[in-house]
Amino acid sequence: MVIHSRKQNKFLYVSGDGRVFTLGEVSKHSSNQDCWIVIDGKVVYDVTKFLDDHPGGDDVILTSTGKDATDDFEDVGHSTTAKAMLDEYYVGDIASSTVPTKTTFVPPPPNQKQSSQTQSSELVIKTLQFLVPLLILGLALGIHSYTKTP
Ligand code: HEM
Repeated sequence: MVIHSRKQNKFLYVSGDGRVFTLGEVSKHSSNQDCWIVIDGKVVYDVTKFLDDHPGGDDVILTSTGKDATDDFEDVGHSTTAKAMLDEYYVGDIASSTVPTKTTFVPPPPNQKQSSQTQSSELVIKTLQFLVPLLILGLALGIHSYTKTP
């Protein structure tokens, strides 16, 4: 087996016998007896033996199985020592086409067409805003002229 190292983003990992797995295959290894994780969307690590020694506990690793765990691994702010430890557990690469691409939330466009009910209630409000001051003015003038002494 020819072993060479290559830098891939922030991770230095050893390229082994070039085994390539699908995410479906990796997902079958999601228990504390057999635990594989995918980091960097490409590399598969068998961390079963490390579960009991993990300073963050085995649960956190187990919940990161069956998917690209890069964000989970990175978000913790693992030390370079922790990153270097990954090499020990390398088993192969993942067919990137089997890993879902990250989707970012895009808010829906504002509703251009308002319902006719909303439109008609807006029209009523606008009309009232115009009519009410006129009515008050008319009423005031009426009272004034009625109470005016000749
Ligand atoms: C994606 C899965 C993983 C998650 C969610 C995770 C989470 C965590 C958490 C929460 C801690 C902090 C524990 C504490 O301070 O109490 C920790 C520490 C640590 N983890 Fe992980 N971990 C993961 C995978 C790994 C892997 C695969 C390795 C190495 C093979 C590793 C190595 C370490 C080490 C060495 C520490 C001690 C602090 C450090 O040196 O960064 N972890 N991890």
